[in-house]
Amino acid sequence: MSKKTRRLFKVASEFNVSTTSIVDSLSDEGFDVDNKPNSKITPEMYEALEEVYGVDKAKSKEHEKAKEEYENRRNQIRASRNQSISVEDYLEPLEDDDLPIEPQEEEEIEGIKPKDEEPPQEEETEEEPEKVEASESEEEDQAEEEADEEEDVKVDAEVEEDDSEEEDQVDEGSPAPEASKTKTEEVEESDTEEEQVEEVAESDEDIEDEEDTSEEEPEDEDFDDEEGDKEEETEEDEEIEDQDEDEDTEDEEEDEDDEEDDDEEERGVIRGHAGRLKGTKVVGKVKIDDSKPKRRKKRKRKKDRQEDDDDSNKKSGKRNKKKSKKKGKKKRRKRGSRVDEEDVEQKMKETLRKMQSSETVGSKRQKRRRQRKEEREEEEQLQQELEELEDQVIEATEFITVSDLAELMDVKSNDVITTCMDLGMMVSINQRLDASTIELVAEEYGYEVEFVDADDAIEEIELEEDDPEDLEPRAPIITVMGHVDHGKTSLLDYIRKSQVAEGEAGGITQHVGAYEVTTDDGRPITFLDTPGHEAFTAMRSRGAQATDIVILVVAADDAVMPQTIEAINHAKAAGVSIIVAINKMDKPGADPDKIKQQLAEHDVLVEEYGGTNQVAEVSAMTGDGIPDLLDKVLIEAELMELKANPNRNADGVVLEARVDKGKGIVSNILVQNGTLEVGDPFVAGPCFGRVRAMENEHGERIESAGPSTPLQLTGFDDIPQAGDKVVALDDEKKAKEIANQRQQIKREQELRQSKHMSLDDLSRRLALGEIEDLNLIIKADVDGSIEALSGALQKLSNEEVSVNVIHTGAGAITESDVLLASASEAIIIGFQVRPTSNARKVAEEEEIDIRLFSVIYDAVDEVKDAMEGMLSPEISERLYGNAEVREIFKVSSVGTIAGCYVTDGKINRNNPVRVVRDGVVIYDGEIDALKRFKDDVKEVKSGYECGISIVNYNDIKVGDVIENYEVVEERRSLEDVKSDDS
Ligand SMILES: Nc1nc2c(ncn2[C@@H]2O[C@H](COP(=O)(O)OP(=O)(O)OP(=O)(O)O)[C@@H](O)[C@H]2O)c(=O)[nH]1
Repeated sequence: MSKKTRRLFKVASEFNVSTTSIVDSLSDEGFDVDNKPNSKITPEMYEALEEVYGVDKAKSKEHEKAKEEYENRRNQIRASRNQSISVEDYLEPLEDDDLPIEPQEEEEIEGIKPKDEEPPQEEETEEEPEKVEASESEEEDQAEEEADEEEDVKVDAEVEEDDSEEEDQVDEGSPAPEASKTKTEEVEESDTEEEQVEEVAESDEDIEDEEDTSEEEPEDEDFDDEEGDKEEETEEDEEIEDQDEDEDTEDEEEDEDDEEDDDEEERGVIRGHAGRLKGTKVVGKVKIDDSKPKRRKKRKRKKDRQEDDDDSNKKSGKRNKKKSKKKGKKKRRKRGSRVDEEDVEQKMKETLRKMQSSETVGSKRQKRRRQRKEEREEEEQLQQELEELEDQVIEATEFITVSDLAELMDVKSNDVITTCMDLGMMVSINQRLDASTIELVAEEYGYEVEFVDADDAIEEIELEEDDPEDLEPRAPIITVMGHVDHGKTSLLDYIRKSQVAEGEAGGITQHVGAYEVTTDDGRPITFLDTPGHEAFTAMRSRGAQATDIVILVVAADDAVMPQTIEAINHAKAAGVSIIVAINKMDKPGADPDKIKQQLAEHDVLVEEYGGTNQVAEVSAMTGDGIPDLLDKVLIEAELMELKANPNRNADGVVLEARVDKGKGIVSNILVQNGTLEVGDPFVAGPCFGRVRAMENEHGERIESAGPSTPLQLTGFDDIPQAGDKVVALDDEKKAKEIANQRQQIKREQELRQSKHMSLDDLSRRLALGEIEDLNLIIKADVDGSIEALSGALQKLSNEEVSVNVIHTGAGAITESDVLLASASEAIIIGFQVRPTSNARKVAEEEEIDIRLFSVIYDAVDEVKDAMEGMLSPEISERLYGNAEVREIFKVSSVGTIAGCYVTDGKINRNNPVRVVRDGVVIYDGEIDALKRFKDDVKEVKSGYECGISIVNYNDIKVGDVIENYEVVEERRSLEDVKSDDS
């Protein structure tokens, strides 16, 4: 027995002292034990304790003996079953044996009215050790109990065991038996209506049954009863064993639960241990009042409830986490007939609610009304939340002014200015903000920003839908596309020559970007005369769609080629119909079927293949099949029901623009809808204009131009770009205003937009949703750095943007690195390397962002910040100047002096320097002396010679570059600003 490891609480009960005393005593004896009920007490510790608490143990033994006696007597009484069981009958004499609590428990278990007199204080204090003892006896005297012939002993054993189990959870040293009692009482109260712990109910029933039997049944039924009890006995036997097992297996769980128990100790919560108390005592408990306000709180709207929850969560912090963990464990415990506090609380609330509702008797209707009101409120709340959510998105164009943004968010401009200041930006009311800043500021006000194109925003206002009745058929607009040398130009030429009426003065005399032809039966077709996909895609990239039908030219003696496929894809992307012209049919090797088949592979299905694409076999050389082709174009146009309203303000698209010496800015435009008239004010992209003169392709002046008419227009204030939408307006002032707005945005964009990707521009582009990939080229001094850097950088990939390292290499950043960056929209990251002078030049021309770092973390941080839309880093390096080493002087007392020539910037004595050899940084240090001739100087400008010596570094060689840099404080990052504020 002494070899056994025991639990602290059991040992405490054995020695009849508190766990704290045990722990203290053990500590005095040199044992370190946590004051947790389930802490393990080793045999050595136990021995030490025996020394200290020998006397108490003896006393405890006495208790045990007395308890045994008590149990025997009680069992005897039960066994007799002749008389009704009155606890008082056998309770009285036992009081002398210091065993008051058991009878009290039993009394309450049986539901008998509570004792009037309070048990003497003395007895209260004895209660705990007594019950803990029970658990001890249960464990140690198990065999004895089992051997007991009196069947009812088992019943009692079970009761005792239950007690002891509850005791498991109680700290012996707990100073508040009353409090714990209260808790249990609450438990009981809440459980009156439902299950609570099944076993409790069972044992209650047992006892009640017994009572009933004894009351109702005559004495001669004894035998039957005994039999029944025997059955019970076996059942209960099993139960006892089960529970023992449970307890053992639960030991581990209990270990885990130690933490919870401690937690509860901290909070002063003591789990009920006073047995299954029941009845009237509880109802009047003050606790009920305590929980009333809680209920009311629960009635609050959902949101408030959540807030409350959140609040309480915040308040209880860690503890709550533990608590939630506990839930699961508690449930497991319930199997061992344990009271689950969560359930208890739940039940308690339910009971209270019922009590409350019964208090407001006859108020069912009221209740329903209240319920409905609640529902209504909840619905309204939901609706409101939804509306709020919708309101939270603002539509804005990039580069709107501070005041515009303020207006959009319905706040004062000054507030936006203050917010910007808080974010580390000084702005004025009319300052335009870029996408990332707009997002940042809007976020501060809880808004999400959806960026809309500046043109879109305006055009939406301008172009109203036409009434279908006003629409009239218009000429189809055709673009000819196809692979190189398949005959696009030849086809266009042939059509132009053959179809332009001979009689028309001089035929086509000037290039207007498109021309109108008329078929033999007099129907017009407009051809855009810039063949190839370039013009087409340029237009498309500007959002303009000038083409209705694409004539896809494929040479019959060739095959479907890459550009053919590209043309197909473009046409499809634009949603434009494709008519196939199989050209060069006059050639001997012409194989139209092969072409059709190949086209089918690319989803251009001609009618023979069950598709809808029309096909014409033609020869641009002989003209064969061309009328058929035009016919098919017209059929297609009819199918497309191409219509326009000539009786409205015109809109169209700029095909080309140039500056003409005599006429000024001239632009070829295609009217797509409405009629353009001389004198009309218009907007074309960011340009404003008034139609001064219009000419058709024959060089004739025209006063007006209807839908599908190509023309040359003069009257622009600036050169528009191909693809710009031309919109005529009634109001010149308005036209000017719109153009002005667009110009400002354009200027802003030009100013801020680097030609290629840059880190500074990254967040802006991200905000606009323009990019998904951040391509990086990494150059470093050694391979190790490359690996470390590319690994760290690639890890920065997130849902919005993926970081791709497209090229790495050791050594200086070269021109080819820059060209690669230019071609692939990449940023160059240099770690301890420098660009060659050529690379630097190309990078400047191409506006390639080269970032140089000396610390890997800096590189990672900077890219990360850029991705997260942070402002520039707080501190950064700035190149101050470079000096080339041209001569070396060894001076015995000084060391190596580098005779240098300052190639760019300045060399300042106080700035740090780096020695760069072949584009790789080989040393980072400080200037020891900077001299012009024999004099010490502070600074040497570009174009001058000087002598530089570096602190502790003599390995300078001719050809090295001494890089002078300064550390500057830049704008601070948002994070810094925030953390400073808080
Ligand atoms: N035999 C024959 N030769 C043709 C025919 N169509 C075009 N060619 C010839 O093919 C060559 C290319 O014709 P282009 O019209 O320049 O072809 P393209 O597709 O416009 O070529 P790019 O402008 O370079 O894209 C020229 O030498 C034409 O004479 C045709 O129907 N039959």
